Amino acid sequence: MIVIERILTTEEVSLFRKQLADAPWLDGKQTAMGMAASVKNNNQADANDDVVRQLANTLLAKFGSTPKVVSAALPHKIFPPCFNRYGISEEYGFHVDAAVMRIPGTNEVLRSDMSMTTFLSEPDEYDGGELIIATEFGEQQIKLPAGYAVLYPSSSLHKVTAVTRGERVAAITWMQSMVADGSLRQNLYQLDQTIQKLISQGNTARSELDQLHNVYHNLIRQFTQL
Ligand SMILES: O=C(O)CCC(=O)C(=O)O
Ligand SMILES: [Fe+2]
Repeated sequence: MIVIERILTTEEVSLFRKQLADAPWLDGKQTAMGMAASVKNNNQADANDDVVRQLANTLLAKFGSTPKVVSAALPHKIFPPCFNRYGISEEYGFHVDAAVMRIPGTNEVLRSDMSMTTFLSEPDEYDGGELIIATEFGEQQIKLPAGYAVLYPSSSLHKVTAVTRGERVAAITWMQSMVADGSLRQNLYQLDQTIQKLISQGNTARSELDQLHNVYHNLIRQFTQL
């Protein structure tokens, strides 16, 4: 589970919220598959609307230009983000995300390795609406500032608790990683983050850094599935 401190600035969040407020919204059940539909009780911005599509594309571009997202997910394919909204007493019960999804408007399929929620409401705008992820260390509760995101394994059971005040708006997407194995992906992430930290600390052991960098890229070469 990885928190991305900032994907969107406060100004960008306001713009997204303004445009989403005027967008057409549909019943979220329409986009849930199988068992997930029976526990899904929220609204989803109409993905066929031009403005919504444009917002999704803007956010998609942000993912690709956020180093922490790239490092943590090593994305090969990214599902165009969907925008969801939970009003009072709306929730999304425990579910797993579908393992394979068709990318809308294409014949391409995507295997969901990582799921990602980008928060578009500030925590003080609503009560409830926590994202709960079941992990081997127990349930993790997540509620982040607007513009922040969390990446979590698509294989984990998760839910969004009922909103009891205000409304919770978020963007959600799924990524197929170049590295299917989650623990390998996690090790690669740790290696990359450590290299980046050494560089940012002004470490001058240039040839050792080059070696580490080389190892990192060779591991990617060895384990990448495209
Ligand atoms: O709104 C969220 O944070 C998560 C939504 C979700 O789990 C889903 O759409 O599959
Ligand atoms: Fe989900």
